[in-house]
Amino acid sequence: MDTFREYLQLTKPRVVALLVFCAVIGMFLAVPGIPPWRALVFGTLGIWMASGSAAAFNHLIDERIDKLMARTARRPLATGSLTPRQVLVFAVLLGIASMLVLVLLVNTLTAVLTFGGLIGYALVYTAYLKRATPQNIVIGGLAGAIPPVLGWTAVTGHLHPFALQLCLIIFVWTPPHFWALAIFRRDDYARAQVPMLPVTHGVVYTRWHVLFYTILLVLVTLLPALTGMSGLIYLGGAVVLDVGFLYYAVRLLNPPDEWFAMKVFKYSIVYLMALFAFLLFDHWLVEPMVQQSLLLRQVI
Ligand code: HEM
Ligand SMILES: CC(C)=CCC/C(C)=C/CC/C(C)=C/COP(=O)(O)OP(=O)(O)O
Repeated sequence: MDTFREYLQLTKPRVVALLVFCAVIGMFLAVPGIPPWRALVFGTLGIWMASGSAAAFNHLIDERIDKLMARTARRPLATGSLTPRQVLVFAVLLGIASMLVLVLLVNTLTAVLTFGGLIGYALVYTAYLKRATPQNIVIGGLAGAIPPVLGWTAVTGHLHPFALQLCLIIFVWTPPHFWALAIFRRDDYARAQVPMLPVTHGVVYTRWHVLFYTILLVLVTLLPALTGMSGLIYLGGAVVLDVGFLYYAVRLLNPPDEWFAMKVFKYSIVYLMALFAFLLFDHWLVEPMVQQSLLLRQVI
């Protein structure tokens, strides 16, 4: 049982749960009503496994760093409860299984894009960017932002600008999400010599960056309403969540205590979950009304 829990931990289950949630919302937004069960079930499974595999590769590549940081020192590889060989085998098998599911039971486009996400996170971000530049999480954030696109293509088989809007939202959300945590954990990153922004450019500079990206995020979250993808229910929800994020980002410039950065980080997670839930409510509640009014207009 303990071994199961350790393998599960390799997949970063909570992070991946939110990634998969965003992918599933992408599936629902791609079509009216409920998406076809095959894409829904196997698309979700494939994306889940690929993200879990990417996370396991991250554990493998970051073994040295994880041992040095208080937040990650209890990970299975850092404590020695799993060996690098076990982690490698698990990551490779999970990755292969995910590709088989996506290629055979979903579609090739989704498989190719998901593979891009896996390589983007496991190799480009973890093995290279994370150690190379304080802009690591901005560029690497693209891998984490891709799930709604994967959900969309799993259902429709092609890319759509609406799906790219959702990707853009997560992409711009990632810097305030991560830098808030990195401010709190800067000593960890300094000890492990990882060039995160608060280590290389200081906390004050990072706080301003959090505010800058939060303002950008507010603008980007208006896009679904402006382009007609979503309606007023989404817009209302997004504005409330945006005001909350702006409050946190402004307050972070002059925080009441050092824990405040963690509050911003936690808010970022609730924010993304709720924003995507609003996209779905809006789609379900508003779309049938639009269909009805179109029907009515045809009748009249
Ligand atoms: C390059 C992009 C990203 C970076 C660098 C990043 C970084 C982090 C870090 C360092 C943590 C703390 C993990 C821990 O203490 O175990 C975390 C937590 C979390 N992240 Fe991210 N993240 C990124 C993208 C994302 C994305 C795209 C999502 C979801 C769509 C996400 C969702 C979460 C969640 C839900 C948690 C909380 C996990 C928990 O409570 O155990 N992150 N993130
Ligand atoms: C196929 C696909 C969509 C892949 C997505 C991959 C994925 C799991 C993205 C999550 C991003 C994340 C948790 C970054 C933190 O890594 P870190 O190394 O900076 O954090 P750590 O110190 O907690 O390990």
